[in-house]
Amino acid sequence: MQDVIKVHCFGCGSLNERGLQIKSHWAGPEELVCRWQPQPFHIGHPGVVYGGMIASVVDCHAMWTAMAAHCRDSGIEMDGTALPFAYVTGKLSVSYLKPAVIDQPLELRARVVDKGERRSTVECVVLQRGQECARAEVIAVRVQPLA
Ligand SMILES: CCCCC/C=C\C/C=C\C/C=C\C/C=C\CCCC(=O)SCCNC(=O)CCNC(=O)[C@H](O)C(C)(C)COP(=O)(O)OP(=O)(O)OC[C@H]1O[C@@H](n2cnc3c(N)ncnc32)[C@H](O)[C@@H]1OP(=O)(O)O
Repeated sequence: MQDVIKVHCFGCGSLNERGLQIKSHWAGPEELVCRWQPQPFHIGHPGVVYGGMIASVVDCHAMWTAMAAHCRDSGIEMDGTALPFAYVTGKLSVSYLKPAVIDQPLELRARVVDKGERRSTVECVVLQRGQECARAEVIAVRVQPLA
């Protein structure tokens, strides 16, 4: 989706050449997946992914999950034309369950589990080699399109 809707965000913006450039895709009727390979310098401790990086990737993937689900629910095409809204992070809560190693990709699986008028609650699990290394609850709030 981030190749179609281009933003400047450090985590997901295809317009940010120094950013993480994460990509999110539908993987089933409710779930979006993101696969991301940490770089050797994304460490907290040698060999272990810095938790803040995991939080950053989760943050963006959760926003795109909220955005994609809202587009689906509202019949809005994500075809590259400007969206009539944006989602921003209201709250991000991450539980780190196991260390993630630096030389293996992370797989994030997220879905909207509750939706208010403007708020979407997104749950996201972070897997590495099929094992859950983190899980998160993220609150995304729909706002006016950002300039
Ligand atoms: C305005 C932010 C500017 C920064 C934007 C930066 C990047 C975004 C760029 C492009 C977007 C494109 C793609 C998206 C992908 C990634 C985006 C990256 C994510 C970010 O990096 S983004 C930066 C960090 N983020 C902020 O910079 C937010 C600062 N903050 C505020 O701008 C306000 O605080 C706001 C708008 C959050 C709420 O303000 P408000 O007045 O509109 O809200 P209001 O009270 O009306 O609540 C409405 C409903 O949200 C619930 N709600 C509100 N706040 C909550 C909270 N904190 N916790 C739990 N629930 C909350 C209520 O309970 C109610 O829920 P319900 O709908 O169920 O009634």
